[in-house]
Amino acid sequence: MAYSVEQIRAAERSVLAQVPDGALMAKAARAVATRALDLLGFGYGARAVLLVGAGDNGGDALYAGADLRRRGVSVEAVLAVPDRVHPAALAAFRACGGRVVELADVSRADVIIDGLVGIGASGPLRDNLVPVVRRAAELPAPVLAIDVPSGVDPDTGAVAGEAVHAAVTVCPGGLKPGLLVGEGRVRAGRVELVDIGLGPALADAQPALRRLTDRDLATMLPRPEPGDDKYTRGVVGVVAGSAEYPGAAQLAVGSARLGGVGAVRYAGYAYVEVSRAHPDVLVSDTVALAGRVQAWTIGPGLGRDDHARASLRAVLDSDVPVLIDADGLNLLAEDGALAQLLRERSAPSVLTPHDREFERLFGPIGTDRVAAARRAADRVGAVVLLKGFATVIAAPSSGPVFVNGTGTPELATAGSGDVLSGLIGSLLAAGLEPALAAAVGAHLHGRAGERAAQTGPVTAPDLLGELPGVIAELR
Ligand SMILES: NC(=O)C1=CN([C@@H]2O[C@H](COP(=O)(O)OP(=O)(O)OC[C@H]3O[C@@H](n4cnc5c(N)ncnc54)[C@H](O)[C@@H]3O)[C@@H](O)[C@H]2O)[C@@H](O)CC1
Ligand SMILES: [K+]
Repeated sequence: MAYSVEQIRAAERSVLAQVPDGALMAKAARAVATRALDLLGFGYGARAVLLVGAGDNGGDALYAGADLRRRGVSVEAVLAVPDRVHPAALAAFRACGGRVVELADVSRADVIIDGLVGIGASGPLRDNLVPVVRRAAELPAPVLAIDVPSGVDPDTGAVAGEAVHAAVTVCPGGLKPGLLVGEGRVRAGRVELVDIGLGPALADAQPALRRLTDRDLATMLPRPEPGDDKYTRGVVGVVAGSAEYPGAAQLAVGSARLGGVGAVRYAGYAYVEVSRAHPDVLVSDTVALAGRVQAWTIGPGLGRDDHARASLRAVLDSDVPVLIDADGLNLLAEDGALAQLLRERSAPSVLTPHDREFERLFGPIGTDRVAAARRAADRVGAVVLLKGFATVIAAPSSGPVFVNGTGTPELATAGSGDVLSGLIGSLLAAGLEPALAAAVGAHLHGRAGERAAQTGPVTAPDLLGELPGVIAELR
């Protein structure tokens, strides 16, 4: 769960009113110091350098520095805004033997603690802090960021100028969306949440972002009950592939077989190839002849000819959930009548665009991927899954927004998206609520990619090979 800066501030206000002055900061600083010692692996003889900004983020750094001093670490502080420093924290730091140095005098560090700006940040990192961030990047030491890597927008993850690249981000109170999405996810490194007692104050807030865990999936993944037959488990229909791209059909059908349904129906031109690759799949060449399904996946490798258009019209006309990917999305972008059909559907729809497909349909994404996905979802009344290093899934009408936490850059490979769309279609047919089906599918897909990457470069068929193991492990 991640909470907006506004929500965190509100929670802090209500807790601050009930605890002694400085108690929250002391907890945050202690956690930072402990984590810094873990990174150092030793205390005596090690050197930590603090980058100290003008606000409480800098205060956290100075108190953490004082803590580290007490544990034998030599600590130097660079005051980035010398005339504005948390006074009590600076006094505590100095009292423990901490030294204030000029940026130019920093020559060695075993760990760098970034306390330049936290949730008080607004806009791109200001010019006065840029040299400090650049110098830190030149030093070979790992950076521990407090709350957010300075330069990353805490709410959106956008980086508009210079920003810290952290190995670890220690986040007191609650995760901020900017650590989980966009460039912020890359800059934050490993994110560690520290409990400073805000939990009860956040309990009633609707999280700005949700991220599923392996544990969540254990209870969500469909599994057959003793009384089930292949139809009661759900049947998914897949419309994918073409004479040019039969492989996309094989991949989407391949993953659709693994998402918890009892049967897969295929409708399209690649039925010979699909039947040969997956003998259990019921094949036909048109949607009309396919038979009853509980959800459709349409689009991968489909092409944009009249047959593709007619297929999309037919599934949009159905009263079951529909997942639309790839050429299905391109058809929506170029054919206003199909787009109109999508908006008028009463059954749920899920769109799974990558950036270019998204922009063709909805215009520029901008720097706030969550807001972009949310706007798009509202516009078409569908769940929108925006692919990326951290895939975002937004439900329409102020429903939940998920961000995916699994995966590897190796997943940027041909056919990877076909596997994802078949899988989510299958989860929809098995009865998962649409946004959840998309989030669960993305999570599984990412885990399959991680496993495949352990043994070398990843191809889409590898993902099909890994999915059963991933699902077995999570169930
Ligand atoms: N409020 C609380 O209860 C707690 C706050 N804590 C810490 O306090 C931080 C928030 O402290 P503050 O509200 O003082 O804010 P920050 O310390 O995050 O930043 C405020 C300062 O940064 C400057 N600033 C803003 N945007 C900037 C930009 N783009 N470039 C350069 N400088 C910029 C502001 O002028 C101001 O001087 C949290 O991130 C966390 O680290 C923790 O100690 C836990 C408890
Ligand atoms: K910071």
